[in-house]
Amino acid sequence: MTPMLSMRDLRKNYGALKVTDGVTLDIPPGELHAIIGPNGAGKTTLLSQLSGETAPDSGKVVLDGQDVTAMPMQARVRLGLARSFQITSILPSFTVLENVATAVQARSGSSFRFAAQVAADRVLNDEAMGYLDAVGLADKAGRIAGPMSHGEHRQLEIATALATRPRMLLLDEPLAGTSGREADLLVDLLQELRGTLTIALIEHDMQAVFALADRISVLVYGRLIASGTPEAIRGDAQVRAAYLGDEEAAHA
Ligand SMILES: Nc1ncnc2c1ncn2[C@@H]1O[C@H](COP(=O)(O)OP(=O)(O)OP(=O)(O)O)[C@@H](O)[C@H]1O
Repeated sequence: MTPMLSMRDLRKNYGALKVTDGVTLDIPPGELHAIIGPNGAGKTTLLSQLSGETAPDSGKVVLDGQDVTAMPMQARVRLGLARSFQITSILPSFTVLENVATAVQARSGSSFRFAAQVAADRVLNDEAMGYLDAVGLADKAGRIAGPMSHGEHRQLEIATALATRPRMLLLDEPLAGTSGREADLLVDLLQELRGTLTIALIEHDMQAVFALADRISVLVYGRLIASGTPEAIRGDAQVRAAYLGDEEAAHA
């Protein structure tokens, strides 16, 4: 089966620092693949190379059989590769619905040019409402986005990413800064999305990672030291020594 996303010997240096050090990984269609590792391991930089914000020094990124390594981010989005950012990318003075409708419009581009404005708005808003419904924000569609809670911003970012109709979704710490009910709602949302989409997830919340992931890869100093099922990763002595032992001790 053609992987939905392939990384082939990706390398990226910042000065003498090898931030991505020969990463090779295949993510098959429908898989939720978590990438974990200590702070500074290079997770966000790796994701940026997948989304097209950062160019690798060498290596390849292949989306569903198509080499996208030289493509800018917008071209990758058009092919179905979407990223939800660790740093919020919301338009704060827009309503929740306007935020998502703007993303729908950006994707659909000129296909609305000849439609009557009112009808075009209705089509945009109906589609945007569908994404808000999927992330559990439909009842907050009319709220101004800026003052909403951190967890709601995360839900909105995912709705905005879904509005690009991705086949492959890259998520950078969607649970960061959330807790309790907000975190539970986001985990439920990811649970619903898995299977319908292929997802690469960077996340520090190990409980969520082990509950959600089909497979987990562990990045340490820019290198993948292990890849496997949650059970295999939990039992891997090298992973425990490099990362999980510390994480579990910190949360004990
Ligand atoms: N543009 C840049 N220029 C120089 N160094 C950078 C740049 N971006 C990242 N780095 C460095 O690369 C290393 C990896 O950073 P990165 O943010 O990818 O790690 P991370 O695993 O996502 O960390 P965290 O879990 O803390 O978010 C860090 O040492 C960081 O300081």
